Amino acid sequence: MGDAVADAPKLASLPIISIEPFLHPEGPGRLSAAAALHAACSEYGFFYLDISSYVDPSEPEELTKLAREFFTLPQEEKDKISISNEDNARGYQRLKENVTNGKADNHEAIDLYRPVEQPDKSKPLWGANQWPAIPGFRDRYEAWIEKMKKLGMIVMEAMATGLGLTPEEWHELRSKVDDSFWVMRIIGYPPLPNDYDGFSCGAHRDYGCLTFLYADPTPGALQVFLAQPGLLVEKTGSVPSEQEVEDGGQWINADPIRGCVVCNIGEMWEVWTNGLYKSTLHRVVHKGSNYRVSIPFFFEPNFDARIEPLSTAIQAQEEDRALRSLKGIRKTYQPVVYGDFLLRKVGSNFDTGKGRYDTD
Ligand SMILES: O=C(O)CCC(=O)C(=O)O
Ligand SMILES: [Fe+2]
Repeated sequence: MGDAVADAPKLASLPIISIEPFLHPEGPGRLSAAAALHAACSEYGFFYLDISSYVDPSEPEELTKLAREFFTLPQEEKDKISISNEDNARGYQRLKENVTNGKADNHEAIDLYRPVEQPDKSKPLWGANQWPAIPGFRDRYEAWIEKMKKLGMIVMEAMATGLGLTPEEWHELRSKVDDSFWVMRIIGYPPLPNDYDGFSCGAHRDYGCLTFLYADPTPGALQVFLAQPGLLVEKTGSVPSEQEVEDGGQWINADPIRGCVVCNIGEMWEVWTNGLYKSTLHRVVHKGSNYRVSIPFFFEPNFDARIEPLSTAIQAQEEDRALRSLKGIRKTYQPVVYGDFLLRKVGSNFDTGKGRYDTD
């Protein structure tokens, strides 16, 4: 298997996987779709998920209309739900308030997190969500959140099948995500000025479990970094290592496809699979002339879930040393408690105004 993967040329575009076979118990085509999912997760860490049989494509289009309504309000109106009213994480952040790799991102956003029972805005991430006062906004977005949470569970189960987990292992994995500490961002991107020293959103890896990104049809904005297969990939930095670039890694566009969300793997899946599934670098460079809107939903583990490599993944790697070296896996990943990991990631936000994706 190792050689076949090494020899396979990288596609210049991401694979497309339909959610359809996973919507009905024992639906036909389930096993082959799960195998395709497994290949996409281990080869790219990114794929298009066709959800047209799950949700009407007009539904997220409505969401971007509402988002545009909000982003075109005067600055003082938007500031009424500023993150500074709350825990510095939940609410609206102005253009350039988010910083990645030390550079201000050319976007503004509303960030929402799973509500907590006793909000306390003095505790990081523990405040209350803030919603725009636009009629229908909250209802429509809450309906989307419910659908994305269910979708998260469906994709998790499909991935468990693709990985060949036992029913007991799936049961255990399920208990780590059944009360997801989800995050949703509603992001507005004005065009990037030509001389701007930064990005619309700088290069980063998503840190949780699964991201479902709905974006308006703007082409050429989201870019995904594909390293050459077989390369020992450095996982620490948020920009491609010199080695990755020298060895022929490339940024490819992940342009939106109607009826699909772009789905990618977060770092927690990398831990579960001990590096077999990759949390792939991506960035946004929006140079077009329009105002772009995207709505990533981050399906994350439960706040207190302990995440550690799954024994099926470790066993497969022990049996297949070639696979291990092909994937550049040189270590056994350490267990992490998701909430601790998340607080470390966003912690710098509170002290220094750094963004979600700063790694230092
Ligand atoms: O807007 C996009 O296309 C991607 C945004 C993103 O990568 C993120 O918020 O993590
Ligand atoms: Fe991202």
